[in-house]
Amino acid sequence: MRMPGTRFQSGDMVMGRWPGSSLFYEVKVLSYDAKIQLYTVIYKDGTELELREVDMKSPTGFKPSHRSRSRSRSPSRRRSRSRSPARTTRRSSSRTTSGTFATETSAARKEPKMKEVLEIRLSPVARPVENNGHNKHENKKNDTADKVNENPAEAEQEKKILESRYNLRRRKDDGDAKPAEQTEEKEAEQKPAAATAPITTELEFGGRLGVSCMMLFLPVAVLGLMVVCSQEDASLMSPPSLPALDSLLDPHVFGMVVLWFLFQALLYVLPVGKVVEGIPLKNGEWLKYRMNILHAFVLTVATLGAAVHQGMDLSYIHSHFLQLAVSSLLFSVLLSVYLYVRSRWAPQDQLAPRGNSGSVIYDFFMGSELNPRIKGFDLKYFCELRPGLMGWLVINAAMALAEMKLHNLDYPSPAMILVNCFHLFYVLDAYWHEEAVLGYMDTTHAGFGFMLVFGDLMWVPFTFSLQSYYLVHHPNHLSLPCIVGIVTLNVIGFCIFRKANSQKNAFRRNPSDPTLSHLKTIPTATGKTLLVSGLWGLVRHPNYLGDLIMALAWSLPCGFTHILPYFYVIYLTTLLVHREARDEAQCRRKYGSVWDDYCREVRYRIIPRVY
Ligand SMILES: NC(=O)C1=CN([C@@H]2O[C@H](COP(=O)(O)OP(=O)(O)OC[C@H]3O[C@@H](n4cnc5c(N)ncnc54)[C@H](OP(=O)(O)O)[C@@H]3O)[C@@H](O)[C@H]2O)C=CC1
Ligand SMILES: CC(C)=CCC[C@@H](C)[C@H]1CC=C2C3=C(CC[C@@]21C)[C@@]1(C)CC[C@H](O)C(C)(C)[C@@H]1CC3
Repeated sequence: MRMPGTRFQSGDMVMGRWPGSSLFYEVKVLSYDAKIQLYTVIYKDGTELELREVDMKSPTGFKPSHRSRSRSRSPSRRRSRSRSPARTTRRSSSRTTSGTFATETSAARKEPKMKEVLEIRLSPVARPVENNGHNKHENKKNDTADKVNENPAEAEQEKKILESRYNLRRRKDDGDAKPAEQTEEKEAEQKPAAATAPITTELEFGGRLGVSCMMLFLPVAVLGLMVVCSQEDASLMSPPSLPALDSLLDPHVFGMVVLWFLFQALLYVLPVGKVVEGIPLKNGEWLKYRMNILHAFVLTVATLGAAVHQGMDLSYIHSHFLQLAVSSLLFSVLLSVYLYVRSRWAPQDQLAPRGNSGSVIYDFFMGSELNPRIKGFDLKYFCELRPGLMGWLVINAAMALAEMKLHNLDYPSPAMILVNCFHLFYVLDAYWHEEAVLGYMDTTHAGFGFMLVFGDLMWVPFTFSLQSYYLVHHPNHLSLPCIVGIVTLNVIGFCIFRKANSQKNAFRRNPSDPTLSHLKTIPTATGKTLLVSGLWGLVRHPNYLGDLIMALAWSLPCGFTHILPYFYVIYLTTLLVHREARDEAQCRRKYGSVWDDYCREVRYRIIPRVY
């Protein structure tokens, strides 16, 4: 449509100043209001604003570079960026779409000394940065986000969705070199005061006393469960016969634990697999992660297979199970001490919001540093999926061998095969969706301290394998209908778990994903949208429901004689109920009253019609 008497016409692509800064972005003109003499424009990320003519320039004179983004800019310089359309939705008339008022920055009042050329950089949750042929999906996402919506009403809706997913990044025209006109004065003006991490005031897990008790109780509990599990009467009520304390710490076994960790670390740094970026950190940084866990898995299986072929006896793991657990505990403590000490020197903006209380014991437990790295080696990400989860599978395999040896079997029992297969399938699924872990709560929010280190390196391998350990000493006959029933239960649980996680991950990556267009959503003031139909309309955490159903299916092959094999179900229920409450509080803070509307719409938390 022509707009008489105006310099720019509806549909024109021009450069528009981002309010409060000297930054110009490519915008599309939507309309002009002659009364208030403002243009309505839309930025590429979907943000709609009103601009004065003086804040708009014709694109000639702006020369965008098409070189790919370099990541080596220092964080402080990255932080010095002005607010971007992706971060907030503001109008030049100081009106925000949510009706609040935006304050003008000092930069807004100064005349720009230079024109900065920017590109809108679309940054979904985890983005491959190496093009190795796996990026089709990625390209599709960018297409969607790049488009400027023709329909303002739709654009308004889409803007809300997109602004949470995509980030506006300044493109450097000359690598790391400062733009010629950029003066020291300007740099100083843009640099915010040094970021200080908020102090953690709300202490979880009963505060200092609670975490102290947990640190003492949890390792003892793991060892206690293992001891009971190996006894003929695996009842929690009967007093366990305790092993001699000095037999528990064996330097040879400790060496094996260290070797296992180093072997996995070596596989992690192998330059195979694509590199992706995680979700943006508070300081604007994007950490890179190498995705090569399936390669590591195959190489581990091949190495162990070769070692067994050469005469290595895997049932050593069964006969030294307690010593292995104690060595893993010692290793976890040493690693946690290292992590705590290094966190004292970590930059403030890299501290975890939940692990910065100032209390040594509390911060040691929760973890102070969010993403501790040694050069590019991400300790938290490495530990979450590799030594512990892979160790769990190796322990299971060792238990199957031990069972065959102990009971003179040619094959493991059906119950042992089921447990091994279920666990293997669960871990392989996690590995297949390796990238998704970058978006999970622990990766994005939790510091890396004793809780996660111990959880990853001792709790996971030694409690998750209790079912196979139990079966070595307590064979359980399974009839064919029982096997079919248990497998069916596991498949149902897995389908719910996988579908729910995949749906949420796909939706968070690209809210306009056509495969999810049939799902109902509720928009929130933050720009994010919540799914309210399909599995996510059934309960608020369908992924937890699926996980719990699977947990039950893993315990059933062990029969009903003792409660011990059900320990995993009990642990997971406790953990997920606590996690659900924590997530609920976080979402209520984040989404405000919309979260209450959402809870009215989706009434049950984890179990439909029950809880
Ligand atoms: N085996 C084990 O020991 C354990 C397994 N797990 C499993 O790990 C997986 C990840 O769990 P976890 O990280 O706790 O949590 P979720 O993957 O469930 O993530 C919760 C987040 O999802 C987003 N969300 C919530 N509701 C909706 C909705 N309706 N629509 C869209 N997004 C929504 C919110 O984040 P936002 O809105 O900010 O995107 C919320 O904070 C689960 O499958 C769990 O079962 C977890 C712990 C232990
Ligand atoms: C008692 C105690 C110290 C608990 C620590 C909690 C950790 C054991 C768990 C916290 C979140 C976890 C996840 C997995 C394993 C257990 C821990 C580390 C997970 C890697 C298992 C495989 C799944 O597919 C998963 C990737 C979804 C999952 C992520 C969360």
